[in-house]
Order: sequence, then C-alpha cells, then structure tokens
Amino acid sequence: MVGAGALEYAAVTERVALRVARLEGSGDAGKAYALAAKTFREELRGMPVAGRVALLREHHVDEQGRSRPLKEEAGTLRAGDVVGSGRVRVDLAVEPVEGLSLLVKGQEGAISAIAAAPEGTMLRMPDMYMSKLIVGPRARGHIDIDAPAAENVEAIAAALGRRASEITVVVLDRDRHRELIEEIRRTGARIHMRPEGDLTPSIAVGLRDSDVHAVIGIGGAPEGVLAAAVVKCLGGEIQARMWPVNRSQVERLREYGLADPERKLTTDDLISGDDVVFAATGLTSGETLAGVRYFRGGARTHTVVMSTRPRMIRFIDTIHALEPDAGLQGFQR
Ligand SMILES: O=P(O)(O)OC[C@H]1O[C@](O)(COP(=O)(O)O)[C@@H](O)[C@@H]1O
Repeated sequence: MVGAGALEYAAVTERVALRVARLEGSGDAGKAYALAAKTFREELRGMPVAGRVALLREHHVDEQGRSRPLKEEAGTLRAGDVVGSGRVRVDLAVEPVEGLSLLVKGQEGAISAIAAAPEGTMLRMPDMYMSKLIVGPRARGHIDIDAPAAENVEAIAAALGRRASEITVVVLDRDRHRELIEEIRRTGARIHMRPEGDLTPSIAVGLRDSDVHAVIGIGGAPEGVLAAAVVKCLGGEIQARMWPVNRSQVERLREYGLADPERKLTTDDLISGDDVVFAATGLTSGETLAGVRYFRGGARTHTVVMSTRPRMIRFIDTIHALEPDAGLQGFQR
C-alpha cells in the first residue's frame, strides 16, 4: 500500500472536514478554500510518506479561459509541494473542497478528498477542464468517449440489463452542456443536473445501491484523476480528454508532456499501476456521505476510504470529542 495505511488518509480528510465544515453557510469561498488547503498541508505533514502534490484543485479557469484564483494565503498547499515525514514517495491528488459554493451556501454535497498512488503513477496536468465519461463496474468495457453521448447511454443501459429510461446520468448544470443534456434527454434517461461537483457522483456510480449510473461532461481535471482513483478501487471505468479553452492552456499541456490535447485518456493513463488509496469526508450531507454534525464540544464525521491493496472500501462514522467536557451526558449511537 502506498506508504501509509489507508486509514491515515481518512484521518486527514476527517480533520480537514472538522475545521472547514464550520464555514458552512459562511458565504466566504476564499476563506473556506484557504482553510482547507492550509489544514491539508498541516495534516499531511505528519503522514509517514514523502508525498508530492501532483494534482491540486487550485483555482478556476472558466469556459472563457478567465482565471479566478482563490484566496492566496501563506502556508497553503501548492501543486508540486512535497509533504509528509516519511520516505516512501507517493503522488497525491488533493481536493481541499469539492463544492465550495455548496459549502458556503449551506447546500448539500460538499466533500474534502485525497488520493494517493506511488510517485510517478498519477498523470500530472494543470488545473483546467477535462471531458469525462465515468461508469461503474458493470458498464466497464462498454463505453467510448469518442462515440455520441446517446450511444454511450444506450450501451451503459444495455450493460446493466436496463432500458435507457431506467438509468440516471449525472451532468453538471452548465451552459457548455446544453447540447449534451438534450442528447441524453432524447434517449429517455433521467438526468441529475448538479450545481457543483462531479467527483462525488463518481463515487456513487461505483456503488451498487446508488441510483447513479454514469457521469458525463466537462469538469475539472484534478477531479478526473481523483475519480480514476475511485474507479481503480471500486471497479468501473473512466475515459477522458483534456478540454483546453485557449492556446495558452494548450501550451501548458505541452509543458506537462501532454503534446496531443486530443488524446483519449483511459483509467490507466490517469493513474498507472494498481496501488491506490482514496479518502473523502462529507462537509455537507450528500448522497453518499453525511456532512459534519457538531454537538457541544465535539462533532461527528462520515468518511469513505478505499484502497486496492488490500482491496477494500470502508465507511467510517466517527464521533470526535474535541473538548474535555464533550459527551459528559453520553454519546449518541
Ligand atoms: O464550476 P466549473 O468551472 O464548471 O467546474 C466544474 C468542476 O468544479 C467542481 O464542481 C468543483 O468546484 P469547486 O472547486 O468550486 O468546489 C468539480 O467537481 C467540477 O469538476
């Protein structure tokens, strides 16, 4: 396993969540991002690895290519940073907060997440857009990002032994997806249009009891690599393609060694090898994870951690006594 027990990564996202979820409804996205990135940095310091931050959700570059950097703060995490106190070299993909605006508006579905894999196995790329097609284990081998979305929806439904009208596809609610949404609608499939976050539904897609069968559309590249980690652990498949919005992004891709921006990226291109850990903790409640619930002197967190070695997925419901008098009247089961 990548240098540390999977549970140690889960403890990191838990501690990030404990601090950052206090900003639910605060309206201050910059502050929430900065606190999450800073807490990740502090918490990763104690990990028994030499972790290189290969991918980091840093700032938004919108569809027009305008960069909206999030609040800069000393001590925050940066792509390329090496963190940890050990020797085993790992690549880290860090999502300080997925769903920043959900968190600061007190809406459902914000998480903090991290993935780890041996150094050199994560495809490094700048924080820009990526087109993605993500399915669970039973639809693996039945998708092709080069084919029209409608064909993929039909193929996914057939692989699940269902009609297209019996599956649900997650698409981010963005103008760039208008045609995609119309095309999926014509198949009869249900569409879950999310205001933010395509990583969270990528976890749901890999779980049998969820009602989400595919994630399709353009979102952040770091979330694509994190989704690849989930896919490696849960089974399933991701196909992707970078989606640069201007020439300078094409140039940046070249600097990262991705000379052909049109290249189709497979799960193994995004993370090569089969040694992966993924952990995420809910900030606000969503379909897979409950959000942080605070009580007098403490809090309760809900985390999912999964790994390939050993192959396991664990949901962790933790009660944290943060002050000496927490739980004096007993803890609730
Ligand atoms: O909001 P955009 O620019 O369409 O980007 C979509 C990407 O942003 C996210 O919704 C995360 O957003 P935040 O970084 O604001 O939390 C990803 O899940 C998604 O891949």
